Amino acid sequence: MTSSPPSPSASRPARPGPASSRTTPPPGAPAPAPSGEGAAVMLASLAGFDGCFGCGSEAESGLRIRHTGVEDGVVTCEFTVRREHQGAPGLCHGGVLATAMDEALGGAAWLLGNRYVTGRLETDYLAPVPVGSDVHVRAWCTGLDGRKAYLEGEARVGGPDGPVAVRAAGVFIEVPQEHFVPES
Ligand SMILES: CCCCCCCCCCCCCCCC(=O)SCCNC(=O)CCNC(=O)[C@H](O)C(C)(C)COP(=O)(O)OP(=O)(O)OC[C@H]1O[C@@H](n2cnc3c(N)ncnc32)[C@H](O)[C@@H]1OP(=O)(O)O
Repeated sequence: MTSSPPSPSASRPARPGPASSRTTPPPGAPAPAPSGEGAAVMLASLAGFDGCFGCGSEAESGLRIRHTGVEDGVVTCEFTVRREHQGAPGLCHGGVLATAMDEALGGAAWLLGNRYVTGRLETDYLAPVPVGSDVHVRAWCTGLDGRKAYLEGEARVGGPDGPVAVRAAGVFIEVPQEHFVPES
């Protein structure tokens, strides 16, 4: 794990994010980059668990989000909006999109190499997302302060360079393995 933030690049926009004062890290907080190393450690710890509502292959009613990689400190994932994800007719439900942002920000936190749960999640909805759309989500860490990891992300429609439909910012809290309940 590095202790300096990943440098801005085409895949990590250098724009003001969606964060409020409650999802902005304190000044000087380091922003380590989620890494392939962190991914390996965390994927090993999750081996055999496929029940996640966001990304689990065994979660029948879940979003089936596909994690697609980690590059330049940014984690990426995608999913396809199905009919059962509708809110208003023909359009993806905002809660479904919030779930996708939670999954992406959570993934970016876990790939720092520790276990995290969502403490706070803020979402800005910028454009409607039609049923049938492929939604591409990216997330990155903006700061680490003790057990708190600050994350931001965005969802684009139709491709990684499509229009931004959702922006999110959140605070995730590090927890021990004992926080979780064995599957029943
Ligand atoms: C190739 C790619 C592979 C990818 C590979 C993917 C890997 C895999 C991905 C998994 C992705 C999962 C993504 C879904 C993630 C969920 O959906 S998690 C489920 C939803 N969240 C929850 O259930 C959390 C419920 N809340 C709790 O359990 C407890 O309140 C918490 C959050 C553990 C905190 O309780 P606590 O441990 O007693 O801690 P506490 O002392 O109260 O607070 C610790 C610090 O956090 C702060 N804090 C606590 N709550 C909050 C809050 N709500 N807001 C802000 N700060 C807070 C406190 O102020 C305190 O700060 P400091 O005083 O240290 O400065």
